[in-house]
Amino acid sequence: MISLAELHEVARQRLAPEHYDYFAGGAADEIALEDNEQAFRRLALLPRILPGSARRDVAVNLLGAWASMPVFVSPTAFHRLAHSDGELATARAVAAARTVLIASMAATTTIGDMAAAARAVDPDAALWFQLYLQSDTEVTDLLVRRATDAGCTALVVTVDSPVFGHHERDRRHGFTDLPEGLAAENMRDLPGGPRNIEMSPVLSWDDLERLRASTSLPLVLKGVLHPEDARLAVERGFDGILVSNHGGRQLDAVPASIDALPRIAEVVGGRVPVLLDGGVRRGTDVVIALALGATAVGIGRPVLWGLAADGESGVRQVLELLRGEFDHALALCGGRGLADLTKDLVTVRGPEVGKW
Ligand SMILES: Cc1cc2nc3c(=O)[nH]c(=O)nc-3n(C[C@H](O)[C@H](O)[C@H](O)COP(=O)(O)O)c2cc1C
Ligand SMILES: CC(C)CC(=O)C(=O)O
Repeated sequence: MISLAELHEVARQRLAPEHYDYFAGGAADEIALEDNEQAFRRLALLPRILPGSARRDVAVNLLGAWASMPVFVSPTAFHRLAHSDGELATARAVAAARTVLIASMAATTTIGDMAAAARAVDPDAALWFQLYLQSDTEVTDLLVRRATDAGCTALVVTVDSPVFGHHERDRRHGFTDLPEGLAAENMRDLPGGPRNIEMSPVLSWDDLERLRASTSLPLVLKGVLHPEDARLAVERGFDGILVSNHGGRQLDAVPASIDALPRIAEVVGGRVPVLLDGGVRRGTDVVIALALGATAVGIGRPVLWGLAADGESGVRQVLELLRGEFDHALALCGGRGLADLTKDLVTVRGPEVGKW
């Protein structure tokens, strides 16, 4: 495979149409979904020349975890729909690539089993846990305890989902339930029996404060698009922001993640890491996002495509393709390290380029 797009095509052929569409789809007219990728194509890079060094250092510290490159894996649900090895394959591949895996609360494998699979590859594998706050605080607390016991070193609280997004592809297929034998394994053995994942508009900053007080793990807020929310998050002492529109799966009228990034990076002003996901498909996308102020970027669907195409090996290919492309793009930009990626390198494509 020579590009992520090729792995996507193989995955499309392998997957049952209803499962492919669950993974690929977005909300409503899928405007945000498409814009996530298109927005990168509207931007251009103005490379610097004569770097004077053949060494390029691309490792980055993410809340105490060393990642070998500024690309991590964003949380996506139900990996066993993509491949029978599911999240175990993903965990091994991400550990082998020495980067951070954000495990989805809606995984079809428990967080404990994912952690064991990752640690068997690399005892220092970095695993974070994504959480939808549940209105029953006992449930949330138990999930946090399981993630902590599994050795997760940060919690990523998804805050862009007060209600479920409307996915018309799923409705068309009548795809509402996981096939027999697959389940959201983290939701078993909870008070009141197995639970569905709840999304709740009742949640407020107070609930986040409560979580803050109940754990010593760093907390990242995922799904921030409004600069004012980023400011509030930093002022209230949260440890990181993940700029995301949920891969275009929640509110369809939102901007592309990369277009929302600059204002948020400005408000945050380097006080906490600003992460981004949505539409990252090429090494040049990673360069653009870092230049516009991201500390690192996440990939969602490409991991699912790698998994569906070739299990653990497919996920490794995705990560190694992006690593290679990023390093190459950094070299072509005259960069020696991540600090060289500054916002003067980015401009808009087209006649406006001269006006910046
Ligand atoms: C099939 C699928 C399932 C997802 N499940 C979750 C989830 O369980 N929790 C969450 O916070 N985000 C979830 N997301 C959103 C991703 O974390 C991420 O924001 C998005 O996929 C990034 O965009 P990309 O797919 O263009 O890389 C999911 C996305 C997809 C495509
Ligand atoms: C189980 C779902 C809530 C996972 C999700 O966030 C998504 O499909 O976008």
